[in-house]
Amino acid sequence: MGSGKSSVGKLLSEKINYKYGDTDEIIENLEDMSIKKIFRIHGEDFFRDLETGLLLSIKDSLKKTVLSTGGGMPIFERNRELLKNMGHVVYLQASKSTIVERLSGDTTRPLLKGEKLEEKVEKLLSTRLKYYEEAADITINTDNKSIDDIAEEIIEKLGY
Ligand SMILES: Nc1ncnc2c1ncn2[C@@H]1O[C@H](COP(=O)(O)OP(=O)(O)OP(=O)(O)O)[C@@H](O)[C@H]1O
Ligand SMILES: O=C(O)C1=C[C@@H](O)[C@@H](O)[C@H](O)C1
Ligand SMILES: [Mg+2]
Repeated sequence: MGSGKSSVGKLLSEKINYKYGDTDEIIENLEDMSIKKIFRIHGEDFFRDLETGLLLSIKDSLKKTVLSTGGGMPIFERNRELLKNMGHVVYLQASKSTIVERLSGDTTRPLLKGEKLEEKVEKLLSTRLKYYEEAADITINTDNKSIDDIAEEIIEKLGY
């Protein structure tokens, strides 16, 4: 969360002339509700089912597209499997302090709401790291790098 998937993904798609999609944004449009409201009204499990349902519905038709996922997408094996079959998976890695810096003051991420942002980020990172690594074809550290530099690094590493 906050590693830059949406920001970098959008710029990358422009640079390589691919279409762009963001699973959080698509879900918000389909449900006509913000992620925050989906979590509040229907709960996290409902949102996770929407994420998997979305991957299943687009997996066979996605061509030349950069798809930014939600930060929790790879924590489920079913989603990792789907993502791996859809294309290259890039893990944008960021340290706790970078994430805290980028997301302090943000009110749109329900899993980080309230106090003790650092502790919440720490816990998410430590429990999720293995899934992110498992899902990834390549990993790029984003600390102290510009969005443009990160997009260029992906292009270089994946040879687009
Ligand atoms: N490399 C970067 N340098 C500085 N700021 C950044 C960088 N990448 C992202 N940001 C900023 O951090 C915030 C979070 O970025 P973004 O929304 O792209 O993250 P995300 O990975 O898509 O998060 P989520 O998992 O919640 O969808 C934004 O305000 C964005 O401008
Ligand atoms: O890391 C997560 O679990 C999340 C990240 C966001 O992209 C959203 O998908 C939502 O806020 C949950
Ligand atoms: Mg995003």
